[in-house]
Amino acid sequence: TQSTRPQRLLGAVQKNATRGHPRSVIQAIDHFCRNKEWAMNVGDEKGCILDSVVSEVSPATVLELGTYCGYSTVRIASRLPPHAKLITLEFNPEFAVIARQVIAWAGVEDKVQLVEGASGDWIPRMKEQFGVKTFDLVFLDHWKDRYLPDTKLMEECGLLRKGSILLADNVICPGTPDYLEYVRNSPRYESQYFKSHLEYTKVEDGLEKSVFLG
Ligand SMILES: O=C(NCCCCc1cc2cnccc2s1)c1cc(-c2ccc(F)cc2)cc(O)c1O
Ligand SMILES: [Mg+2]
Repeated sequence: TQSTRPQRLLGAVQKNATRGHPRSVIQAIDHFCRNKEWAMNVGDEKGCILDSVVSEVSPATVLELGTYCGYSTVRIASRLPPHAKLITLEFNPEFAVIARQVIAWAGVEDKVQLVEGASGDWIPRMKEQFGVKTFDLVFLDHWKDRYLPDTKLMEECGLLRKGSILLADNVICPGTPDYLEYVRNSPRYESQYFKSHLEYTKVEDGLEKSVFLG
């Protein structure tokens, strides 16, 4: 039977990356997506912006919405301080199966909890299910029409504290206009746009970094 793109991406990691070396896993995926098959990882250009935000925030608790094959999960987890925890939500079980193997190959599984299901169902259960108080950093990379409702849901559930950082992928392409309007105009956020390109292309895209002011 035909393999899927995530399966082929995993194969490229297992063939070309060294177990336990997150950087080689990232390089193998970027090489695969540039030279073989495009895939919706945050990519190397936006990935460097992600890296700098993670290093600057040095978060103890991270929520990632949208795991896909685990590319950004590995990028974030490999830069976390010791004892820090990353919870990543993935809706598609097939993507989750691949992501678990990519995360394990990179050797960062001890810092990562991959949860399968929809953000709207899981966000209200974060505190009781995972003992989370608040998130220091949230990386939004899931359904683009869920960025805004899920941000409001995280506010309502008390999952954001003064200084929590929201970092949103694809605010230009595919685009998240209602989310952008909200974080850029709400007095409760201080927002900043990092211009970049859609992964592995010359199309404009960017990340929006928003600090929750409480
Ligand atoms: O759709 C994108 N990402 C979301 C898919 C994940 C669905 C989930 C929903 C959900 C709900 N709850 C919990 C977890 C999750 S995971 C996406 C798409 C493009 C793109 C595609 C074609 C194109 F021509 C130009 C850009 C680029 C990107 O960087 C993307 O991130
Ligand atoms: Mg994305």
